[in-house]
Amino acid sequence: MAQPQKPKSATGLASRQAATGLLIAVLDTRQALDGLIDPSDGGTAFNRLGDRDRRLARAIVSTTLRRFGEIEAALDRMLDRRPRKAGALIRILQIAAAQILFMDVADHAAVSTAMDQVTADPDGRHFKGLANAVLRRMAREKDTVLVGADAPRLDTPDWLWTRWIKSYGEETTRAIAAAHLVEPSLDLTVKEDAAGWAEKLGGIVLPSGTVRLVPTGRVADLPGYAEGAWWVQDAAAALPARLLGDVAGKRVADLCAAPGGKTATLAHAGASVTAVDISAPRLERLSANLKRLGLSADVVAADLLAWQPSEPFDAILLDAPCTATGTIRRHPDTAWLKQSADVKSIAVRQAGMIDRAVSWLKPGGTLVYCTCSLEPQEGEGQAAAAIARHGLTPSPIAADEIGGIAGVVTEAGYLRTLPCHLPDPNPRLAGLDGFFIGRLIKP
Ligand SMILES: C[S@@+](CC[C@H](N)C(=O)[O-])C[C@H]1O[C@@H](n2cnc3c(N)ncnc32)[C@H](O)[C@@H]1O
Repeated sequence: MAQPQKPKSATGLASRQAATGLLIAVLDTRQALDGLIDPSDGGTAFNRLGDRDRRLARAIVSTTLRRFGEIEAALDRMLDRRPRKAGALIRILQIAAAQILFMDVADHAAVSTAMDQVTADPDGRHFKGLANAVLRRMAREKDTVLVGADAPRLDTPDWLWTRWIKSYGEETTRAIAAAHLVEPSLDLTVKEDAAGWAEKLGGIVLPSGTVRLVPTGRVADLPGYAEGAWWVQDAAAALPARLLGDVAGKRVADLCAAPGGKTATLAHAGASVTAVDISAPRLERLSANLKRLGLSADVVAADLLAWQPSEPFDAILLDAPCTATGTIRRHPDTAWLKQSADVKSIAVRQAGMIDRAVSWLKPGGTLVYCTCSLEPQEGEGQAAAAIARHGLTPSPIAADEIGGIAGVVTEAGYLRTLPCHLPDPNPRLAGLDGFFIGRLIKP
């Protein structure tokens, strides 16, 4: 007797549709992935998915962006030329190729959901035969199509590659780009008992005290989340706040504070914190985070370039907006969203923010300036220019202030962390976000 046909997995299709929509929004309308998947926007196809499908859609789109250059190279091998007026065809093929080449997803699920999408696309459907041939060949040749390909180079946009070669040399550029190919760890800043939490969560304790684990499932389901024992923060992002030293009882400003990882560190250390950020939705997340952690701060929604505090501060942490090229491991869309010209324009804003921050410090007060950018113009360059403009004195950072993490203190006494730092035999437990951190004293 003929077996009844299995119904098509509608949920499987929905997650691929959402992933394709997200890819289009990132690459064609230049929107950041984080904003697109923010749960506060309940109306999106992504947010209408169930938990499991949301995780799958997110994994697919992240993998597509992380491996975009290789996916394009593989598609180029299978398409003589790219059809025009084909709707979302190419984006659908990219989403399917990511699953076939790089994910633990059954090839037939990737191919059939892609074909369903192509069929439903009013322009793409004219290319059904082509799509089917390309995807079947991709599945057949998946073990050979990228043999010998230079993955770190292919998956890095030209402008970043060129700038990194100039700033860091070829060997380090390759190491940075190779680190971007690996999904990053989940890093937690714990209030206390790092070893105990590492054991409970199946993680390790880094030299700087951060607990690191390979992420599985929902963060909010992990032990310790509900009771506010820890917060999520890359190990490098956990460093700037502690470089202000003993802040207990001091009046400290956390400028550009949301979603509040550094505010939490300062408040937990006993500072009286004023947390300023321009983004009301991001400040809502900051307030929710502080509430869960049982910590408090004076939260101010304001543009730093217009705001004025009522009295000066003992210490200021300025985590300035930047190109965020140090966080490509966590946000692979950044590599394709930002461009060279962004560095220059954002550097002008950063300098304006530094000027205001310096004017709000008491004499002898400490400014820690940081950015999660790999661009020296947003880091070392800003520190040098601020010293020249304001007569600040650098306060060199010592390796033992950061648990002795190797290779991150520069000759000038700044911190320059890179995605290829902090190696580990398990690549899923290796790496740091790329940060510049400088500590400067007001005369
Ligand atoms: C790198 S993020 C801050 C991350 C945060 N310090 C943390 O540790 O969670 C940069 C922040 O700068 C804020 N921002 C950008 N322009 C600003 C401005 N003109 N005034 C105040 N905040 C601004 C953004 O809303 C964003 O939250």
